[in-house]
Amino acid sequence: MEDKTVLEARSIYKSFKDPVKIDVLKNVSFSLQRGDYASIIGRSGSGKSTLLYILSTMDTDFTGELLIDGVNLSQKSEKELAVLRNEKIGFVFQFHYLLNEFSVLKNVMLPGFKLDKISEEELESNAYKYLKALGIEKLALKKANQLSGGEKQRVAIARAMINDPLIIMCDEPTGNLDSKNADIVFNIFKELTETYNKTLLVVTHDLIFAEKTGRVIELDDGKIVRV
Ligand SMILES: Nc1ncnc2c1ncn2[C@@H]1O[C@H](COP(=O)(O)OP(=O)(O)OP(=O)(O)O)[C@@H](O)[C@H]1O
Repeated sequence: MEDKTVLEARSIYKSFKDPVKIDVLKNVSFSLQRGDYASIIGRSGSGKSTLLYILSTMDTDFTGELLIDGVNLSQKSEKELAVLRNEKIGFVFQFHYLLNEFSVLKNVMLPGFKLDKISEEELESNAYKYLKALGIEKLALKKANQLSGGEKQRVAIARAMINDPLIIMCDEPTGNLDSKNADIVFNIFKELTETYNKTLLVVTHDLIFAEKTGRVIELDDGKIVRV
């Protein structure tokens, strides 16, 4: 398979100035290839969330360079970044942020409306494709607030897939899950890298989970100590 760099961080530094200046990220450089399954680990306060926020293009206040799919984001406007984010990156957050009053199907389809690239019928059929791949197509017409935590997590993963992103970023995928559901999520991500050639980047406290991913990026006090 073609070895293609989909994300590259070059010498990223980040400081917060309030109330006193602290240097949170120091010279962080690494790259991810297509199909990589990578996790970011590190002690509390080591800078994991700060880094994920930068890599997801949501925080642009840093020094260094970030390239997504070969495009350097340094000079991009907020509007250009928003388009790139929708096209290239899928997000799975710890608290899912599903819309409770909407059906599972609608929740999964929602990010697709933003891109406006395909018809609603096609979007719906893609949503069913991912719900099926995740083993939850039977839940399609249920409301999001009728689901268990593990089911919600899978809906959030299907939603992250809907725009066929290159990279899926995930904050604490197993934070609220028991070990059985954590295993299911681990295997789903593995399947996404292997079958769909997606790149998975996961921030986690769960060292057992992390050690099973193909690559571990360890932060200590804002510096990479292991890739
Ligand atoms: N908005 C902010 N203003 C000032 N300091 C901040 C801000 N956000 C984070 N920090 C500080 O930056 C450091 C890194 O925080 P970050 O949330 O990235 O760590 P983390 O590794 O994700 O921690 P955890 O595992 O506890 O979630 C911490 O010392 C934190 O207090």
